[in-house]
Amino acid sequence: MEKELQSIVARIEPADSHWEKLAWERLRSQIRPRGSLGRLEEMAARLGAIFRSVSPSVSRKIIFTMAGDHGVAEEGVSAYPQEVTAQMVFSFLKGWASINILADHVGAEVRVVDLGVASDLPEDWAVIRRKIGKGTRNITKGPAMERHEAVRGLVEGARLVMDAVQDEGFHLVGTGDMGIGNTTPSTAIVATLTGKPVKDLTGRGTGIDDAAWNRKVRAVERALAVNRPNAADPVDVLAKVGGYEIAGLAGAVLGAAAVRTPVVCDGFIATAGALIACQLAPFAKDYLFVSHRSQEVGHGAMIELLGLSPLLDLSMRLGEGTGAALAISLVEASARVLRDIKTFEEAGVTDTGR
Ligand SMILES: O=C(O)c1ccc[n+]([C@@H]2O[C@H](COP(=O)([O-])O)[C@@H](O)[C@H]2O)c1
Ligand SMILES: Cc1cc2nc[nH]c2cc1C
Repeated sequence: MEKELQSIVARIEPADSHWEKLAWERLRSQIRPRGSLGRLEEMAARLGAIFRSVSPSVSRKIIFTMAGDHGVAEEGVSAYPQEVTAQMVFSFLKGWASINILADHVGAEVRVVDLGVASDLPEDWAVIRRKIGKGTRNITKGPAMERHEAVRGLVEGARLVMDAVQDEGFHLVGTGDMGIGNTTPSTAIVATLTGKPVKDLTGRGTGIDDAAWNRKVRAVERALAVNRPNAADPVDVLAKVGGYEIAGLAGAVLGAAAVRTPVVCDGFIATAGALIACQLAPFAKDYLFVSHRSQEVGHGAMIELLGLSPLLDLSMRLGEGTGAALAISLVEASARVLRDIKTFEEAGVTDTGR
C-alpha cells in the first residue's frame, strides 16, 4: 500500500502553464470587455491548464461522500449521537438528503463510501464498501488509527476517483463527508498544520452549546498533547488525529490530481482532507477548487494555508458534499465560458478594448 501511495503521489504533475497561457489568450479575445467574467476566467484558465485544452468539457460530474465514525464522539463533542452517521448513509442511498437534491440539481452523480462507519451496514445497502475499521479510536487517548490504515484510506480514496475518471469517463470530482464527531479531528488537523491556538480554530460543528464547545476544545488540546502529530509528516497527522473518511477525502484529491482531473472539495472536513493531500503532493493544489467558505470557524485557517479562495460564501455548515455540488455548477460554467464564448475574430465584432 505504501508503495502504491508513493506511485500515486509521484504521478502528480503541475498543471500545464503553457495551456494556461493559451486559455488566457482565448479568454482575453472573447466578445466581452476584458476581465469582465472575473473569477470565472481564473477558473477557466486553470481548467485549460488541467485539461491541456481551450475547449474542455466537464459535463460528467461525480461526488464522493465519504463516511466514517470517530471514537472521540464519546467525549460529548457533537450535538448528535454516533448512530446518525449510518442513518444518514441510508438516507443518501435512498436519495432523501441535502446532497442528493443539490447534486441532482447540478447533474452530478453521488457515490457513498463507507470507510469507517462504526456499525456493520446491511448487505442490501448499495454503499461502496471500503471499511478500514469500525470507527476510529478516541484521539484524546491515543492515535485515531494505525499508520497503515491511514495509507489504506488514502489509496482507497485515490483508486475510487482514478477508476471513475479512467474507466467511466467522469471529468469533474466533488468530495464530501459524513461522520458524527468529525469536526473534532478536522480541528486537530488544522491546529497541527497551522500551529494556531485550538480555541481560535474550534467551531460549533452540528450546533453544540457552550459546554460541549469547551469539551471539544479540551479534546483537541488533549489529542495534540497525547499524540504529538508530526506536522512535517501528513500521514502521521492523519493517522494520529484524523479519521477514516478524512483519509478517503485526502486520497480522492490525490487520485484526481494523478489523473489530471479537477476536484472540488466541500467544507471543513473535506478541506482538512484536501490539506493533507496538498501536504503530501503540493502540485495537487493545481487541480483543487475550494467550493465554499464553511461557517465552521477554523475553515478560514485551512483556506489560508492552502492559499486558495473559496468560490462561494453561503453561510453553510452541512458537509455531505453540498457546497461541492453547488460549486461544481460554477466550474462547469467556467469550462463553457472558455470553450463556447466566441472571440471577436470568430464573431466579426469590432475590438477596441486592447
Ligand atoms: O462541512 C462542513 O463545513 C461542516 C461543518 C459542520 C458540520 N458538518 C457535518 O456535521 C458532522 C460533524 O459535526 P460534529 O459536530 O458531529 O463534529 C459531519 O457529518 C459533517 O458532515 C460539516
Ligand atoms: C442530521 C445530520 C445530517 C448531516 N449531514 C452531514 N452531517 C450531518 C449531521 C447530522 C446530525
